[in-house]
Amino acid sequence: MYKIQTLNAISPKGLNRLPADRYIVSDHSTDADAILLRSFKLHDYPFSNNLLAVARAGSGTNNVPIQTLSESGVVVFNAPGANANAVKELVLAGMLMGCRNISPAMDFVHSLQGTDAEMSVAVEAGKKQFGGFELPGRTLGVIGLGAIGVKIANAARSLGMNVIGYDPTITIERAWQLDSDVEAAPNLDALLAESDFITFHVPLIDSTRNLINAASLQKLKDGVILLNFARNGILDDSAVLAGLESGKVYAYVCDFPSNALRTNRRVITLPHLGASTREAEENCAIMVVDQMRDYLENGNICNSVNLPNVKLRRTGLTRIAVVNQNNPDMLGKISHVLGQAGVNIAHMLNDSKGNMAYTLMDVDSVVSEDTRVALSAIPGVLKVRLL
Ligand SMILES: NC(=O)c1ccc[n+]([C@@H]2O[C@H](COP(=O)([O-])OP(=O)(O)OC[C@H]3O[C@@H](n4cnc5c(N)ncnc54)[C@H](O)[C@@H]3O)[C@@H](O)[C@H]2O)c1
Ligand SMILES: O=C(O)[C@H](O)COP(=O)(O)O
Repeated sequence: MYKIQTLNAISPKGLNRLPADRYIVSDHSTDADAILLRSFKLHDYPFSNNLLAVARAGSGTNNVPIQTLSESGVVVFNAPGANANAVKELVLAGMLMGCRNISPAMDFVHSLQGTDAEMSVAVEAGKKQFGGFELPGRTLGVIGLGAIGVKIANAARSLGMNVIGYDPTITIERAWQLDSDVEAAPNLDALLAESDFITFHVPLIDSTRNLINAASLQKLKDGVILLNFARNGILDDSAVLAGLESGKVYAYVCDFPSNALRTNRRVITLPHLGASTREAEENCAIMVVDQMRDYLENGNICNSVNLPNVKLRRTGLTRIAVVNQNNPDMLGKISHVLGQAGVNIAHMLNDSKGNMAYTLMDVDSVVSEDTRVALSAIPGVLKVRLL
């Protein structure tokens, strides 16, 4: 039986894909083979030695200690694109809420008192405070053209906006999906200087921390609307608040509240709702559960953030799965141990990602526990499984 620990609520649409005769799913297992989670902060978590996989039912993995897990040969999965439409829809709503002043206008209506007739007079007198502007002809800057950024860029084009994007590491797949009228910004500063709205869709990593700070704020157009549905920390909140104060920033729409943000009337802040739709929760759960299960049962890897994609059709009597450091002669050492044990490799795939590598072999014979232990003892080998 495989033991799966859930650290957040995972959609039953995903969990139901784990057959009860092979999987025990619990939220308090101490020796889990795999962990399923959403935004649970895993950095100080006491991992068991049994742990083989961590599956993040979502996109961002900044809550997962990838380096530490890699050092123990644990594969980390995520669900690329599975919640992208949900985020796209909320960003579009955020743009409209920002440019039509919907949040302060609703507050104004909530504050009204008196009869309907009196209210009608107050509405007509008060509405001029909330006059806004329209989207067509305005320029949207999209920083990060991944699963979410591309969907937003294309949707904004269909709403009549000019769109410029910035992503120095855009993949070929995403570039193909992008509306051909989306302009590529030559650099970040050019995007900052030309955009009426700027939306951020990058992971939180060292190079994306404080992309908007006191200095870069000065490069923005006056009256810009900023949208952060990526992560807290990508914009420096104190710089944004100063920009709101000076009028440089017209509105800030953000999925990551703080005390300073939630009390500012020009900030619309939501409780990290980007991926919280039934559809996104189901898509993410199904994607990561299927990936995790194929890894546990067959050793195949798809959509891992720390190991390469490796998928081998099963043949042979035994499958050997080896997670190892990406060092010279690892394959030579692995084949040597198998040769000494009289094991013939029928099919093999090997690939690497950064300093991690993975080798999947189908062999013609039963492999002994002694041979598995001998493989595990090779310096640089992190995990060996017989499947
Ligand atoms: N609010 C939410 O609920 C919610 C939901 C999903 C994702 N997110 C966040 O949004 C982020 C993006 O999600 P995604 O699914 O589009 O991820 P993704 O991996 O598909 O896309 C990220 C893109 O950012 C680009 N990038 C990286 N560094 C960059 C930089 N310095 N400048 C410009 N581009 C850069 C990458 O090349 C990639 O194309 C996630 O990492 C997560 O933090 C939030
Ligand atoms: O990175 C993500 O996928 C989002 O931030 C969603 O997080 P959640 O699964 O906790 O809603």
